[in-house]
Amino acid sequence: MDITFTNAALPQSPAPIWPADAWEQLRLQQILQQASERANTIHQPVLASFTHAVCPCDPLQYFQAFHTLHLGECFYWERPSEQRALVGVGATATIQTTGQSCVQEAAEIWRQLQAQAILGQGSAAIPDRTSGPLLFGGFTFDPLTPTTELWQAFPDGLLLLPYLLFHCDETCAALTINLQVAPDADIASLTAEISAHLHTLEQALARTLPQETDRLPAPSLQIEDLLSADLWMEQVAATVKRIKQGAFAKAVLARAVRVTNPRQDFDVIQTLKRLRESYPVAYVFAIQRQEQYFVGATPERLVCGADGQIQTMALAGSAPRGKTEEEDRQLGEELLHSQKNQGEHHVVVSTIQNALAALCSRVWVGDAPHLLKLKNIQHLQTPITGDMLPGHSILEAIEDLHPTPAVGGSPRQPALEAIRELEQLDRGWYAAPIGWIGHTGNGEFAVALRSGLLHGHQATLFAGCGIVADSDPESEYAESCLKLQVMLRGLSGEE
Ligand SMILES: C=C(O[C@H]1C=CC=C(C(=O)O)[C@@H]1O)C(=O)O
Repeated sequence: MDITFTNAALPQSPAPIWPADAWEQLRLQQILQQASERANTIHQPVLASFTHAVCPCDPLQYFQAFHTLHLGECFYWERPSEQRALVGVGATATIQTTGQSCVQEAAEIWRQLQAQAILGQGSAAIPDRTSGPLLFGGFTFDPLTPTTELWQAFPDGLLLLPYLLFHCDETCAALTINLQVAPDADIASLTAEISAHLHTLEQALARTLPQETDRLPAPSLQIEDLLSADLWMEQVAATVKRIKQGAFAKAVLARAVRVTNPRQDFDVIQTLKRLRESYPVAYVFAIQRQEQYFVGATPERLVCGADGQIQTMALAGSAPRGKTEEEDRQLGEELLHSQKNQGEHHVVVSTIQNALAALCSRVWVGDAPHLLKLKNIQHLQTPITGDMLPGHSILEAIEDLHPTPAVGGSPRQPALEAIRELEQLDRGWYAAPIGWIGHTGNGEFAVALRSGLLHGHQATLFAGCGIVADSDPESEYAESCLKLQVMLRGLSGEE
């Protein structure tokens, strides 16, 4: 199948990557020069960031090309339905934090990093929301759960300022170059180095054309439960019992499967391609750490902040898709009227509403949940927006919102304690915030659901279900299997 991303009217040819315009090249040198002068004054490196327009192009081509540059690890983020994407390589700065205040600490380091930065841009149109220095990364689900071998490479908090960032929206595309310029830096050799990297990138992009489509028959994957189905269902029953005893109202229990491809290593690019074709309304992402990739296609937005407005959602309550239109409509109606699912959903709405009250002057909540229909599953969804109070950023919103009861529980603390005790799982970055924040404070984070950690020919995939007083262990197990299908199909290509 062909790639669906990009406006068909836009050219698909490789872009001139080094600023084509001589004025823009001069402007870049000027930015580096200014950064060097400031570095001399304050006796420490200064961040220089320059954004210039490039030809729109499939972001996956950039992801593929970035891998060949040997400039460091890569990441990928795309919202196919909005034709927005971010693809980065290398780390000009790495913000790594640990423990319960990992989000707060990251926000403070980001503030310091930007304080002295010199920013510039070319004259042609660039995607305005994502221009300038921008961090991409994520956080762990629960800093109080000990990290196992599996998630060693993923710290509690990790935000990366890439060396090169390709970003695009529905109208244009750009490349941002981020550099730390040292005192007395040699600007001529810095410029020559950037030019050489961009020249190599241009050649690599040309080689990625045309996009190859994987036509191999789907491999039959070996799938093994980390905790047996029976044991997991026993944990669900134990959670229901505690809920009935009044310990908490809801807790989300997750499970994991280990998947092996007996034939070859998993192909991250093909996986992303399949995920974005099957889940165009999802956030499709991948972040590399050494040989591992955390990959997913999540339908859940945690928070989007743009110009003082904050947007989030409650997403909880699930049903399968029907095999016929009629069956699908009926399953949707049942979901909309199911007391169990409405209860599970309502807890999420009210918790988010309360969390936003401290950050926003006004909060709006959709009147009633509507159906979000995905390829093989449908959910109850309620949009929530607010006017953020001055001086707040989306990183603070993340701190307050995560984990919502769509992935944690309610009340939060007793539910998290039960999860730690019963689940017997290191969730790592699964069900945790992943996304980006720009230098103006705008940004977007999703909840990393429908995801897995890929390492060579092995992958560990995760899925969870909201447990309430009337949850049935077998139905919850079946629901978790539907959720796992997203990554299983993404990995195998099987329909
Ligand atoms: C925890 C997951 O889904 C959440 C989001 C939507 C619906 C959910 C549910 O109905 O249980 C979960 O709260 C997951 O996909 O692993």
